[in-house]
Amino acid sequence: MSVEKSTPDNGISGVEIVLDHVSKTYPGQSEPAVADVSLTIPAGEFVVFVGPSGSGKTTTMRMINRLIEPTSGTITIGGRDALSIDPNKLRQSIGYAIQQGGLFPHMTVAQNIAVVPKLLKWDRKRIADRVEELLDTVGLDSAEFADRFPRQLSGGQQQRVGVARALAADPPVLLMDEPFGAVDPITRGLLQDELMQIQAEVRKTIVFVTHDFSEAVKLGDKIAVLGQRSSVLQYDSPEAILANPADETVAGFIGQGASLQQLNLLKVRDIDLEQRPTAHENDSVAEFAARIGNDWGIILDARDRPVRWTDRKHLAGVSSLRGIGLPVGELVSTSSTLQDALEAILAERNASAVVTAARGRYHGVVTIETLIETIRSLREQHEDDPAIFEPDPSESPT
Ligand SMILES: Nc1ncnc2c1ncn2[C@@H]1O[C@H](COP(=O)(O)OP(=O)(O)OP(=O)(O)O)[C@@H](O)[C@H]1O
Repeated sequence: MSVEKSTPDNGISGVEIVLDHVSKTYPGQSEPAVADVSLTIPAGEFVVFVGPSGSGKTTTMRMINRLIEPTSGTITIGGRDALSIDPNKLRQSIGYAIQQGGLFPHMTVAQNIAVVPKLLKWDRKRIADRVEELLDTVGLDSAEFADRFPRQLSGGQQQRVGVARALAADPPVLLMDEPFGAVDPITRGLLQDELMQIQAEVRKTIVFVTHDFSEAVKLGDKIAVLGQRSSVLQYDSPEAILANPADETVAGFIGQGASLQQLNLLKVRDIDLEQRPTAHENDSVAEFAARIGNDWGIILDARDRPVRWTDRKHLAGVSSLRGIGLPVGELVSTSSTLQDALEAILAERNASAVVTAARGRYHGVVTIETLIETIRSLREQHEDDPAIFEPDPSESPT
């Protein structure tokens, strides 16, 4: 591989990217689209470029894999000058995912994922194993999806395949340009959760472009708020930007909903989960009813994934747990935000959302009571802290 990985013993497989006084003027244009950007993206971090349309986010990102050549300045990736690396080799070591997956329509899912491994001349067995592994990683059943064509997939499934393809050759760097921009909000939330779970395992260096600030808050270790010509208005953790926007422009961009964003900052894994009795579909009805008592229980499938909610009334007079109770609605994962959890809870009859861990396995339950308690303590924590979640009062007109 042309871009060296850092030593894997710290769990990080990504490499540092440094943009140093990078500018781009498109041919025939008098003004630069990107002017003098300097930014260091640390190895293994998830950095989100956020900014208004036309601010040059895509141009900046595409200079990293040289889909666009900078007019001036240098970009180093893993300590090597990107301009000194053959562009094709460079792109093989940088995964790239775009809106709607960017899949080749005439290739099957498996062939799409295999593009870079094939270029790297992996043998057939290794490619087949990798395709199967990646489909599992992004939550698609290989037997069902490997031989489908992109047009036979939903938008969300296409995005999943797009992520799998970007990860295929295990590159140290992933570039993602509004990869979830074209899917509905619920699917987008799930795809974001999955990407965060994947990143927790692979620790790539990810550069992710969006114009949705709450997506940036949810995903980013760091956010670069970009203004015109990609000027870096603020580059910091989501917490720091929400607490102290650098100027009026950033504050305006965070928007009216800033105080609600605090729910986007806490993850389900940060709060104590409750447990509910669980059983598999083949287990004894009587025994499960006894364990449930007056509460709710959760029925799991053979792979421990939650399928249905049930209470004692549902179990009266039935001989099997199969198909009993109500389907569990929207699931949340440990890396979901409390905002996602709240939305899922509001959609559930019993004011709770089921939390899953890796591979969709049951992990616990988050209830509305837990959430209300958490919000209350967050408020108390920040009561005496006027800078938090508000623009700097010294700059406000009153
Ligand atoms: N190939 C091109 N030739 C000329 N100008 C271009 C070209 N590509 C982009 N631009 C211009 O460069 C500027 C930055 O575009 P870019 O796509 O990088 O912005 P962006 O922040 O990603 O926008 P969006 O969020 O709308 O995708 C825009 O003014 C755009 O019109």
